[in-house]
Amino acid sequence: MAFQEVDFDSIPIIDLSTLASPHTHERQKLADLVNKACAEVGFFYIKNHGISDELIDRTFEAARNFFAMSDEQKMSCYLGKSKNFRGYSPLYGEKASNPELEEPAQGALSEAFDIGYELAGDLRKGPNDPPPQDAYGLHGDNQWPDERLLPGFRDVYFDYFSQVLELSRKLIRILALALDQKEDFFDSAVEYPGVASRMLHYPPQPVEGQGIPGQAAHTDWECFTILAQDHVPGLQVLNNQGKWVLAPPILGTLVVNIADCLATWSNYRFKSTIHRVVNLTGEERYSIPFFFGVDYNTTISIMENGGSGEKARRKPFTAGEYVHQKLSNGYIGYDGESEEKT
Ligand SMILES: O=C(O)CCC(=O)C(=O)O
Ligand SMILES: [Fe+2]
Repeated sequence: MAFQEVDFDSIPIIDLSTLASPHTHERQKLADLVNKACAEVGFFYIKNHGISDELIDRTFEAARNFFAMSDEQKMSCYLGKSKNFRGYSPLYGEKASNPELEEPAQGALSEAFDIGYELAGDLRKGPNDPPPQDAYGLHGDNQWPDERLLPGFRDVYFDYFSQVLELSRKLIRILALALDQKEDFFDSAVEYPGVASRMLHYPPQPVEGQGIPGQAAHTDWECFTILAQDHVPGLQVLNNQGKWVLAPPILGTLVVNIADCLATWSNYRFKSTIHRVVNLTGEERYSIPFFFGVDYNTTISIMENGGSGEKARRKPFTAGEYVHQKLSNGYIGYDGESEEKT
């Protein structure tokens, strides 16, 4: 496709005011912009996304409070105790190099707190709805810090999580249009979506090239990511010439990037672009990505019609199997198995 030849030196900003417009032509116009950004860059900022600054600020405040706890308090919800990759990962607890891109793996200069889908974080569900099931052990309980230590932490994180989940369910309808599918193409696969979110803290890193990154060069795994950054820059996105393009925080925006599962599904019409975090500012940096994927039980058959137009470059695969294998490779102390490719 012609789109894939184009390089970029900045990340486009897309206005989502017409995300749920009653007029088909307005949604299609938005889908065309999204298609161009996803095919050329794989990243775009969104503005007028409907999540209030006030909620975002409160969620960052919660993140700062979490990471300000003692190591012992944070380790009480250590991710290593969880079967489904949820909880706290200390500094250097994750591989700072992507085993698929570079060796050897080392620990990243960041600490993180991970959560996954719970009914309480989904505005479309009530406590009496059946919990989600998957064959890969990815759904299940989150580990939360003691409510007495961080009053309201869980509530504010779920408040944010549930809003971004709704935004994602709307955005994936535009992505369906962008991929020349019917707008409801993904709807049945996002009832119990395979979603996760994390709070990240990046202490300042001394000098570029000498330190180790806050996050090594990587791609995300699910369908797309919606990222909130505080005011401190650090995110860098790799363009086709191998140049790192900065994606600094822009007031009133969130960052969206296409991840591997959707890029693969689209037969690589959409790009899952390599990015990393290097915090050279001398300040503490915080960010909150939200990883949106389809129901882990979904069988993904690569789009030929409306995808890249080429023959499918991969056999069908199951969303949960794909994500589980990627997660197993990501943390120090977990050993994943190698990925099956056609
Ligand atoms: O912290 C950031 O800006 C990016 C985080 C990220 O890329 C990730 O968690 O996958
Ligand atoms: Fe990422």
